[in-house]
Amino acid sequence: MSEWFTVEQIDEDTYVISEYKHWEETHCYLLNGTERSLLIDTGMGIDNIKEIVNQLTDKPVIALPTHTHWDHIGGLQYFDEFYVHEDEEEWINGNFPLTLEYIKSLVIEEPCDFPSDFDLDKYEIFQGQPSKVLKDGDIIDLGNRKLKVIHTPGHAPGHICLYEEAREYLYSGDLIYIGKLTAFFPTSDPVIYNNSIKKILPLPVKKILSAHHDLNVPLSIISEISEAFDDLKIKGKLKQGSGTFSYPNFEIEI
Ligand SMILES: Nc1ccn([C@@H]2O[C@H](COP(=O)(O)O)[C@@H](O)[C@H]2O)c(=O)n1
Repeated sequence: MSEWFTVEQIDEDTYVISEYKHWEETHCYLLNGTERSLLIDTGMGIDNIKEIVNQLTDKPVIALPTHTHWDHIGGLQYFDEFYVHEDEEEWINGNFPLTLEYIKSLVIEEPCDFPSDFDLDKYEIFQGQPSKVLKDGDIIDLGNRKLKVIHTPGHAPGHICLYEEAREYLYSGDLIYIGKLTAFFPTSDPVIYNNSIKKILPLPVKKILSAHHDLNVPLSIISEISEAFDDLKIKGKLKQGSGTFSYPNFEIEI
């Protein structure tokens, strides 16, 4: 097995495939159903995630990035079938707003023990035509497992969370994780981010499966982030350029 990825089993048919060697510390989730499997996020494309996925499922795999930033779409190149939210169809299909050179500089921003065959000169930003374009409320049916698409923009315009009601699992992407939450990109919006948190707040959640950093995400973080955004709103800070604000489990950069 590749030394680039780390695999951990969450339950009998759910796995997390992580890239801990890189500063982004991404997590991708493989959900195995009776009919098909779903890979939520696909990592940076530095090594071949499909080789790992093939060891964990024999079902057809749908790849689904929570949003189309480079560190979530790198592995799409290895899958025939992938979905994106309608608000980022353009980004995945030829119009991503960052240059390849800038993204390459992010790939090597911090020292990293890359795989021996990794060649930055050959690194590309994935571009392609999704097999399906998703909208809020869509259901992805894996046979015995169903995932609801929740459109949660703010970090990125087409950001989605996936909610598995039967298990009360929230696949939270970059909306919720331990670390620095980012709403400062020109394509981010802190007010909309706050609205997305409010959309998640009423859901019964037993497990938060986030896209970055520490996997042990406390359930209380959802209400903590909500309260932090409300406080920033009261203080008139929900506008870009306001700065970085620190809380016990996370920061918010606006
Ligand atoms: N307008 C943007 C959008 C994204 N980036 C870079 O992409 C990465 C985003 O990573 P997430 O895991 O937070 O989705 C990150 O490396 C950003 O620097 C950007 O620079 N500008």
